[in-house]
Amino acid sequence: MDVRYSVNPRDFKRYTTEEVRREFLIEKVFEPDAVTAVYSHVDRMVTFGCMPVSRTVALDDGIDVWHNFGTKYILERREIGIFNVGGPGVITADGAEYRLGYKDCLYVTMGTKDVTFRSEDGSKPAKFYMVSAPAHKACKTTLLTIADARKVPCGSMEQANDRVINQFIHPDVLETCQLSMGMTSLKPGSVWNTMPAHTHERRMEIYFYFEIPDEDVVFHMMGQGDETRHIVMKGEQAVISPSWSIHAGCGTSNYTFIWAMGGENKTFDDMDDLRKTDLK
Ligand SMILES: O=C(O)C(=O)C[C@H](O)C(=O)CO
Ligand SMILES: [Zn+2]
Repeated sequence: MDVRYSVNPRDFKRYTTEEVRREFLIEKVFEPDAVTAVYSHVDRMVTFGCMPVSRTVALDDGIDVWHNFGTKYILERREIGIFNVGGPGVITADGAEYRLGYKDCLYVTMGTKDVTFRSEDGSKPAKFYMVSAPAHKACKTTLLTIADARKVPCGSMEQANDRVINQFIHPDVLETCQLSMGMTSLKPGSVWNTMPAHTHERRMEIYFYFEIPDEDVVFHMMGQGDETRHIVMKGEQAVISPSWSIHAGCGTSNYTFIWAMGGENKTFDDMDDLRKTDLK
């Protein structure tokens, strides 16, 4: 498993482009008929990807669970949020079946032993993007369709950041231990996300960008507000933001991204906002 250790903001100032990408960028989330996994020591959040094509794939496929998690099964002490960003697919959680269309989400509780993934049609494979956080109690495994998400419009066309924040795994929608997840969609012509930028010292955050046209990219901004860097990202790539880092982006087209947070609290709005004119 790809393991990423914590980085402190003082050392980060001296990182080259290659080092920034090696520590924070998750370049390949989907491999056919396989599970990819990146274990971040920042709040112990784990990012998984699974694109089943010709067979049913288990969450622990190719993973030495005891070695990496010290438990008998992955969700023994963890919860997980799963989004489908591909064709229609089916997830089973301890025998119960959930059908996920494009942009639907399944929250799976701690204590679930067997999780499997399959596509309804291998020629249009489902793509399951997942983030897992440590958990301390069982909550309710719940399917949340895009229609169930709480919609928060924000930004404006004049500022090129007209977008809708879809809150799926969010304290106002669903009880979890520490995981929050949602999806932000930018309207055509809008390219900026999360500007004015913020940090939240109490939680880390992971962004997964998709619906970026093949010839386009997103410049993802990170670092402390007075010492920023960028990572040029393509579609279906993810990026880890430690709590000290801003997380904002500007694309060469509009796009969509899934955000996931975990840490000390779940208060979505307790951001430490930064003035745009204070960024360096
Ligand atoms: O577009 C945005 O703004 C976001 O989606 C912000 C994220 O939800 C976030 O950073 C929450 O802390
Ligand atoms: Zn944030």
